[in-house]
Amino acid sequence: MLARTASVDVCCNMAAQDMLGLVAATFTPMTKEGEINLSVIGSYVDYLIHTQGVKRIFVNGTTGEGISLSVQERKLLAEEWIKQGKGKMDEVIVHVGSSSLREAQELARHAATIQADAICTVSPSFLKPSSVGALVAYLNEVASATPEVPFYYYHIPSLTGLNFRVEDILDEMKKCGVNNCLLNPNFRGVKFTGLDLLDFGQCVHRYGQELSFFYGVDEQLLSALVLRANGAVGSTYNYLGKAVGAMLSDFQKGDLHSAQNKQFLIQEFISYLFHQGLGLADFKRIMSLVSNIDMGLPRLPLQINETANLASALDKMKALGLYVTPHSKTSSTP
Ligand SMILES: CC(=O)N[C@@H]([C@@H](O)[C@H](O)[C@H](O)CO)[C@@H](O)CC(=O)C(=O)O
Repeated sequence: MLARTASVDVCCNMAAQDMLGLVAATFTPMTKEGEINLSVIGSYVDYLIHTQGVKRIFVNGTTGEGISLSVQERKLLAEEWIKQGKGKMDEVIVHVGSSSLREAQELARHAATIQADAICTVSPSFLKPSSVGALVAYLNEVASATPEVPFYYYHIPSLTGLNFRVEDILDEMKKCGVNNCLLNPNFRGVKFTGLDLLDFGQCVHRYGQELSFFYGVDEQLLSALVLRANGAVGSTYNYLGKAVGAMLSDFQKGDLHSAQNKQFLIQEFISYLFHQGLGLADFKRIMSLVSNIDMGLPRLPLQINETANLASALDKMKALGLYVTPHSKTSSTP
């Protein structure tokens, strides 16, 4: 069991906010030579805001290939996103997860220095924590590096291979905290990219008053909204932000039938991508096509599906009424 943070005598875990909306997990633009391309981030920010209506971003996450980037690259990217988003974006969350605790702490401190709105971390997934207690000890070390910055745990079992139930993780944090608070006063919630809606629902049921829960499986967001998700973080909000925003708005107005119909169309599109053999690496190319901003190729070990027909994906998006023409404020690059 962890040492308690004894100096905290009142509970500091803030009340969760009702609805925080959509957060685009940004792609990392790269040059033809495979280096990070900071020069298009300004246009990217404008595209998200003016074309997709998305004003929250999650940078250097899974979609952004954060784990495949060097610490220096991640810092440069985070700085540029914050610089370009200043006065425009409502929130910039920086993913700081790494296999190295020291690197995660360094990235967390850097995020604090550049005034990121929040940080988030996955668990290391090569040398994995062997118990919920070990994971909580790790999260505590990262969160404590920047006690003033809101902190989220990033649950993504399909990639980390870590199948601890999030409810158990939160229970452990409660057990290790003082005054019935969760261990870290800056702990704000979970980015839940998992299919287990029983776990998700129980997390909201038991901790929804004090924490926020973002759902991360875009194709079934509506089910998580029904279970009172506070928002969503995902790759598809880069190019489906407007469509998903409309679904969210129907849901908030209580028009479940219309929200369901929108979710069905979004599912049809994502399902079409999967059937074409398209995955994360190719989503980056879809973003280039849809936004007219050159995202470049993913970095190895990710590889694109050379045989996939991207033009047909764009046609499908248009046929389903999900495509939005880039706003004129989005300056395109060759
Ligand atoms: C496994 C994965 O990449 N999941 C995506 C989803 O947005 C996913 O691309 C989408 O649901 C389509 O399957 C996000 O949860 C990832 C994410 O938010 C991130 O980039 O950190």
